[in-house]
Amino acid sequence: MERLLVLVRHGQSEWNLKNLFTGWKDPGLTEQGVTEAHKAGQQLRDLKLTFDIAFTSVLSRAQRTLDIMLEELGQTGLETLKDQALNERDYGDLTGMNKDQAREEFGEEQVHIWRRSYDVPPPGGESLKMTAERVLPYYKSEILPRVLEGKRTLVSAHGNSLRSLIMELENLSPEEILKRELGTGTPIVYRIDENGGVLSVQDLAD
Ligand SMILES: O=C(O)[C@@H](CO)OP(=O)(O)O
Repeated sequence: MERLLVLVRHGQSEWNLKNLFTGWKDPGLTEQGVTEAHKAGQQLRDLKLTFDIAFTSVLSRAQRTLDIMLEELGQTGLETLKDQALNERDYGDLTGMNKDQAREEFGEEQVHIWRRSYDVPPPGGESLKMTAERVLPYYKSEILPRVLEGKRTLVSAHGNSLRSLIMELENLSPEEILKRELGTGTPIVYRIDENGGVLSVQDLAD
């Protein structure tokens, strides 16, 4: 039985372009983001992949990316579960702040710690560890059971919600996941074994 799980980070958003901390804010995709979403869908189509179910967050950049990919796949209207458990990590007080300005105000090192440490949350926000503590229970209760029963599954979500999931899937240490940057609109294709372990991973970044 095929057990397929594809993860995609949303295409470039208006706030990615403006270099702002985004978190739970809900900017739309840029034109480039729309193009990236079409390309992601085309890449999946070229691999002849189709899906039985999709998951996304409650944020429009991930939902729109999913809709565009489904259009490319000829699968609009696919059963889709939307849940805030898959939202981007909450950036707390940094939300809406320019990342370069934050570096000037708080220093390069502090901003790097807030962005890429495993368990230091930004003020009022979530660390990657806290993000994992909501993403992984949702993955285990809603997503993985479907994958294990053979439903080909597409997940459209966010840089940090997906990093917390990839850390678990690929068994990465906090140090390893911190170095892992996910490109916007880049599908990662996993084949999963009967116990939920990863048989193979294919990153479609070019
Ligand atoms: O701003 C954000 O919400 C995220 C993802 O774009 O940024 P970072 O790469 O700093 O975690």
